[in-house]
Amino acid sequence: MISITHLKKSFAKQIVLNDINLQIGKGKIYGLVGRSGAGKSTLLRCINGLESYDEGSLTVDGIEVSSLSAKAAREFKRDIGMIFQQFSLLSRMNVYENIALPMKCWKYNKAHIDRKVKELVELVGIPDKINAFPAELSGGQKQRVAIARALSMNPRILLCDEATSALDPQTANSIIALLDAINKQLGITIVVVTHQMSVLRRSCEEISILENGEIAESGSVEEIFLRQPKALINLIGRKDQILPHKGVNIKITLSQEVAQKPLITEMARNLQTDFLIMGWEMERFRDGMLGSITINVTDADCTRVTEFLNAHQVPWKLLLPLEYADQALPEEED
Ligand SMILES: Nc1ncnc2c1ncn2[C@@H]1O[C@H](COP(=O)(O)OP(=O)(O)OP(=O)(O)O)[C@@H](O)[C@H]1O
Repeated sequence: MISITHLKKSFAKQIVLNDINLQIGKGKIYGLVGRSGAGKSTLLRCINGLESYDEGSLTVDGIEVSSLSAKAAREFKRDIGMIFQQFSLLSRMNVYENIALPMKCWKYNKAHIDRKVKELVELVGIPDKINAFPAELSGGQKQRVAIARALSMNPRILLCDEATSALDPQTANSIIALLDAINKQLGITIVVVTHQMSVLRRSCEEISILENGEIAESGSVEEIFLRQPKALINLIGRKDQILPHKGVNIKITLSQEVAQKPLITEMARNLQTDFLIMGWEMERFRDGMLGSITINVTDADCTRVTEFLNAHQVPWKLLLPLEYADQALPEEED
């Protein structure tokens, strides 16, 4: 378990992490998102002891990272693997040698290294590339080598700093699937820094959104993507919707569970009402979908529709046409 309370970090006079509080449970996949310069990488480096912090507490399995002696800090870092956007492989070494490198540095014997490297190339799915050099590998294959190298010391935690950002979407998905499998098979806690929302939706259970060195939002991925707080909108932007001035526009939130049911057609049948579908925004989430649908109903039907949604415990809100969008309406709480 990683526990961070009131953490503060400055570079010269610039505060880059301010009063950070978060808990990352053992065996979880946790996402950190935010704009460039928000402090994500600095926070990752604090977790593995590469960066010091000025105030507050950061413990990993109950051990305060800043209190470690030089020797203990070295052993602590060995237990935390890290992968990066640019893979950081040594170009003059082949795949075998790159993966073996940390074990060589820690003076493991040859038989152990040989067994471990062969096991790891199987795990990451590149046994046929064991003698290849980085220049002979695709981006996805290079990241697989980097993952294998990060796992070579059997870490408890794997930190991923924009690990899929340099890859095309399909390759990125295969790397996310690999990280998922590693998390499940080996029980390793994974902390993912990314700006790719698809990575968060596919792999993370919980996320924090950082803004200017502070945590603007924390919570379950599903809850945050459905609620769409300001901090998320600041990151992904809000799509302008063209809505009619006549009738009432209702945005209906579809959680993963609700999205699997024929709720909208059931509503139309039960209420014997017609409506216009003005927008449909569904996103992939884990094995399913989530998102929202915006419908336009007549003024007369509005109460019946909202009562139906309330009875089914489905969140909704009224939307104004764009030119009135700044006027008061039941808006999000934040
Ligand atoms: N070693 C350093 N010395 C001085 N300032 C630093 C150092 N490392 C980071 N910073 C500053 O700290 C702030 C946060 O940087 P950080 O790399 O943690 O952000 P980030 O959210 O990971 O950004 P990106 O997504 O662009 O990687 C930035 O303003 C950066 O310039």
